[in-house]
Amino acid sequence: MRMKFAGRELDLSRSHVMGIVNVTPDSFSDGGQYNTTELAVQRARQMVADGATFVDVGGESTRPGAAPVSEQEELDRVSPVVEAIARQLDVVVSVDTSSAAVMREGASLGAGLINDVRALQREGAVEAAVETGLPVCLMHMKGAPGTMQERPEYRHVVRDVAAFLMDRVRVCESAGVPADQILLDPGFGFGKSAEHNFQLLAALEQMRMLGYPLLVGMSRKTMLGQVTGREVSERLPASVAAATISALKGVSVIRVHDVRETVDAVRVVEAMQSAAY
Ligand SMILES: Cn1c(SCC(=O)Nc2ccccc2)nc2c(=O)[nH]c(N)nc21
Repeated sequence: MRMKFAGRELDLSRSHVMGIVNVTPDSFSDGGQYNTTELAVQRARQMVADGATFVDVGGESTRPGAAPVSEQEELDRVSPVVEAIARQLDVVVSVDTSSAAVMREGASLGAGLINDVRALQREGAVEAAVETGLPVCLMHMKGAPGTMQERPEYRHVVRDVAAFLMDRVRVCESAGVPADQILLDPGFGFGKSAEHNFQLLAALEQMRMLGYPLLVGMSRKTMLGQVTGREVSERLPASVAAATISALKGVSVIRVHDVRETVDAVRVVEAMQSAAY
């Protein structure tokens, strides 16, 4: 199945890699805005060279305990970076935001995808997404970043996450988001225990059967640390394993820090899938 992202049409029946470009203050040495933008563009350039189809630009850290960021601060961080990457690189720029204003600004600066970890639940977000005409990724989060990891509980996590996502789909489609411009994401690590995360990973084909392409993000996350005992900087092998499983299960977009290694893993999966006789 194919989807158009700001003019770029992609075949979502294969797995694409999305590189992460954080523009939160703690993600760059304390340079000025120019350095930050320049560094972000260089990082994106390297990711494209390594095979990324998307780069995800986000100005709000969702780490537990992270300080909330004002809309203006988010705009100041994200806008110059989205503009510079969209202008200089042949890549789909995804804007990682829950803010209606940032969605609009990002779209006007060349973004090709809205990636909202709050599934357009903020005031005006659905309307803004409809007006941009861009594809939208709807992600599940239980609670809020500050408290979501304190004893998360579900009756049946796969069923509960699927029900939430399909409710958001209903709201978005009735507001005018075209059904063929929606991606769904179970939100690994957003209000889930390790057990919940791995139940969701095991059930990705079921999620796919909801009828929408999937986007997933497990790269270097705590769920991988919990099963390997590795620190964030030592989670590349586990991240590649998670990406490989995702590709095998038919995920369309895989959001990672380590593009080069993930692209290689996806190529191995695709070689096997196309060699079938
Ligand atoms: C913006 N965003 C994020 S940020 C959280 C993160 O990377 N934490 C993290 C990263 C590294 C180590 C520990 C935690 N995760 C997703 C996701 O899973 N799906 C979609 N669609 N968007 C996402």
